[in-house]
Amino acid sequence: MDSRTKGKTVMEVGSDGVAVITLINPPVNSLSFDVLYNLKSNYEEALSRNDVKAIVITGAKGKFSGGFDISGFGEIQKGTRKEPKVGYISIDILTDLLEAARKPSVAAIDGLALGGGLELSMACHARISTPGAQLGLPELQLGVIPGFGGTQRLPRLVGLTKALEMILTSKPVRAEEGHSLGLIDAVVPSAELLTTARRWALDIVERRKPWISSVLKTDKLPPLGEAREILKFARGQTRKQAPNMKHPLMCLDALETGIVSGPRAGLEKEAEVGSQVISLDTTKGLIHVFFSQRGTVKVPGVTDRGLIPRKIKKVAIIGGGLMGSGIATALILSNYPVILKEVNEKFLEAGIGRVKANLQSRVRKGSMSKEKFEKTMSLLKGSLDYESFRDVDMVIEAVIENISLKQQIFADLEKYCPQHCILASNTSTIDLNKIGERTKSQDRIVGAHFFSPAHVMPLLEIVRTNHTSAQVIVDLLDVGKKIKKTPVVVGNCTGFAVNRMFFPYTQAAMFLVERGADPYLIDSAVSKFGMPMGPFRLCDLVGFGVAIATATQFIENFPERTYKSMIIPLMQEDKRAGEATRKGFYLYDDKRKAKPDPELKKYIEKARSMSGANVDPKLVKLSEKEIIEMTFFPVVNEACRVFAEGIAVKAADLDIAAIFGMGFPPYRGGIMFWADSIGSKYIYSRLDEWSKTYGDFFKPCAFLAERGSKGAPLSAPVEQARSRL
Ligand SMILES: CCCCCCCCCCC/C=C/C(=O)SCCNC(=O)CCNC(=O)[C@H](O)C(C)(C)COP(=O)(O)OP(=O)(O)OC[C@H]1O[C@@H](n2cnc3c(N)ncnc32)[C@H](O)[C@@H]1OP(=O)(O)O
Repeated sequence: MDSRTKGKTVMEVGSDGVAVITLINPPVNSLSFDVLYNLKSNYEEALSRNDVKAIVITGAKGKFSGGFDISGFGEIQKGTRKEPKVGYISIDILTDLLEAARKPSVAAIDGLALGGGLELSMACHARISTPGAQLGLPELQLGVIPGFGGTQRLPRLVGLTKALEMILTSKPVRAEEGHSLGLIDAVVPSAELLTTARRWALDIVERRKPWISSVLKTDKLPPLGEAREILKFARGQTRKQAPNMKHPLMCLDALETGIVSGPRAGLEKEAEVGSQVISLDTTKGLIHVFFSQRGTVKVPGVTDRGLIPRKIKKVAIIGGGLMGSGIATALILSNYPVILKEVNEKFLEAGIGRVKANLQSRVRKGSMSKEKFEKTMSLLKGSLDYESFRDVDMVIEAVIENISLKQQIFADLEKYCPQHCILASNTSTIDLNKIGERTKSQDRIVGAHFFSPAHVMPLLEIVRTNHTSAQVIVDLLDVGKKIKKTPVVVGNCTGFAVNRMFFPYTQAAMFLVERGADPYLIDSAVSKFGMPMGPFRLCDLVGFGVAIATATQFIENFPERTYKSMIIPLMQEDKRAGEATRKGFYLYDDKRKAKPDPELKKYIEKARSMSGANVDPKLVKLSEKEIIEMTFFPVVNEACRVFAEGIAVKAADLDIAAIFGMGFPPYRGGIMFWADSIGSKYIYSRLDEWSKTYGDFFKPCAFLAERGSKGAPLSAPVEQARSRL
């Protein structure tokens, strides 16, 4: 392939009169501009040649297409690529050239047909697929819409309700389901794919198979009145579930236009809104997240050294509490044999019981069969000593946050585990150098920080010290991939990346409340901003025991910028420890539904008098925008410190850590991306002003001050950062 072009298509014309056009753009045959323009010229040639009767489109190396080349959106957003005429791809090429052609086309789908890939196949006159192929329109997840005709053709092929489900959830279906839905005409083994597709294409020419233009089909569409009701319901749901995003509603507009005014009007509307959504801020954020998420596994100096991950055949976990049992669940779900160690029979039984309950909940929900449950549970063995650790390849310690206990465990592990065994700790805050102080195995000590519940939450913070070997990081990245986690590799310090960013967020909330802001209004503003819940509801969920233990670490290590509020310790003294005790910042009923508690005032007033804070009339009347700024700009400030210190090597890693570890809304692109969308100058000036009024908690760090004074982007690489990695 020419190195200046991004992908191509090749066409071969067989003696049977079928032209096979192959999409070639590794690794997923995405539809770059080069691929699309090549496809067009191949098509024009095929249509003009007398020796071509029909056309088959397929993808190279077992993948049809992963859709439009997502980096193309970035080029359009940055202005480095001019967008073609509105509707050029979907109307001019796919509809008027391909679908309306005098020669039929058949899509031969192997592996996957996603987004623009599936849309291209739907413009063909039939689709043949291999078993298990993934078929979907995941565009909304990227902030764009199925703009290559998908809003028009999918409802006509599978019906309006199923099309809405597939488009709004972005979830793909397998080929077998696609077949029963009418999206796929035949499912055949891989070896028969091309021959079947060629024959099918010729059968269409000979009228032995129907010549169907999906865009003209009407048999699967409901009557107009019913369609309008279905769309009205979908709009209501969308507004509720994605209140801060416009593109799903714009997508529904395109769907509705097609149903009400016909497919041509629908395609035109789709082209119009498709081109508009590209410049939405939410789209920019989501596309940034797509590439940043895939970028976390690219660690300079580690993953560029040609190291091959070693095979991890068996894992041991120490501690069967909430974290340990969650980690064990995640591992056995991905077929890793696991030994769970506890200190006595009672704790061991409880730990195994937790793993069982995690899996049983899947059986109850129907996502796991009873046989699979038994098979998965059989991978878990309990142990009360270290004898069975002699052949494990990795240990993950997940006991309580007690330094001397962890030091003892690591010293024991060194004695019992084989020399190559990775020694990981699930600590969320403690310095790993301290944990490994009593060993000579520093090069294989690493942090594997999971988030609770570990079998559900997607983030894995991989913490490396100055001594951790690159091989160990590569191994853990591989385990992370196998257990379907998004890993972020960070440096060693108190709180690592996620908890360091988290801490100022809850602290800022306590600070505001002590000065008169309403905690329930803060929670409401933060939820509207897009966080899954506000800081007070979150403290209740995590529990005050954990909140106090974490705060203690931060007060010890970063005293100059820790705000010491007594609200939580005062409530804890009164045996209100959050949701688990049914009382915290909120009161909880039997169904764990939270409602505000008028008694909370009492604790706030007492904490206020202890800290000597006064009610500040300005802070009592904060607008929602001010609440967001005062709670999240301190987070940006800490993220800047983490970045400047080299704890994170890329700003984009902090974006992913914030999204998957804190629940920061993905459509805002992550903490640093969001900060840059506001501007470093403004953030710096606000923090600087608050620090003068309210103290050092808000004081901008040197990195933010430097970039803010110039208005420079916070996410630009740190030259010669004082790397601690
Ligand atoms: C002409 C346009 C201008 C006019 C505007 C018109 C209006 C807009 C109309 C748009 C209509 C069509 C839109 C689309 O098709 S958007 C794309 C839809 N597709 C997807 O969302 C799929 C995304 N990809 C995935 O889900 C997975 O990558 C996949 C399941 C395909 C494979 O997963 P796997 O785990 O095996 O691998 P990775 O995810 O790590 O990916 C491997 C590498 O491939 C890169 N990749 C994947 N998909 C794309 C893509 N569509 N475009 C570009 N690059 C893609 C991914 O980044 C990885 O790269 P690296 O190895 O470098 O990290």
